[in-house]
Amino acid sequence: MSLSKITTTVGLNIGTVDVGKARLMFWDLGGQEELQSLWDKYYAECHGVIYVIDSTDEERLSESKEAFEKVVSSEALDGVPILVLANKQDVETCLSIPDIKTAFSDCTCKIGRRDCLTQACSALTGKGVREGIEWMVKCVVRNVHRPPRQRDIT
Ligand SMILES: Nc1nc2c(ncn2[C@@H]2O[C@H](COP(=O)(O)OP(=O)(O)OP(=O)(O)O)[C@@H](O)[C@H]2O)c(=O)[nH]1
Ligand SMILES: [Mg+2]
Repeated sequence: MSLSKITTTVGLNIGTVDVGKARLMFWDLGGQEELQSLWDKYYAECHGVIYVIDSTDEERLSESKEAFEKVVSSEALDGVPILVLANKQDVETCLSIPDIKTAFSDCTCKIGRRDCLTQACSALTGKGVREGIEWMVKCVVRNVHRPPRQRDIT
């Protein structure tokens, strides 16, 4: 799909992807500030969270950290693995993983016992995306706190 055809997410985009033996159903939620209050409607039903950061947007990094803090503080997500994708790493001037981890350091203690990985990626080139998703599949499949539906594992 051409990048220019992707518009900001307002409703909910749903996509299904098979990774090995697992069938993943993605619920793509909008990140705009006024849409963030809708995220928690999906927490009880999800088996993993993928939180995407725009690594080129230093201005919104603190807003992103505040939003992430709410995500990791939510009881409805207790024990649910979280993949943090530091996207747009193809842009030369982007924030690095250490930069992002420093900005998000307040949240570390709220991550608790759940699995959490910060992965550098580029949706444009695809670099890092597969590694992140494969990590998520492993975490979801072995998660005793919220086991996946067996019909999604073949
Ligand atoms: N250079 C670069 N641009 C990207 C990358 N990923 C997305 N973009 C661009 O960033 C802009 C926003 O992308 P979206 O996919 O709409 O971002 P989003 O996080 O879904 O935004 P919301 O739906 O509003 O939450 C678009 O112009 C994309 O082309 C990337 O990895 N590298
Ligand atoms: Mg979107």
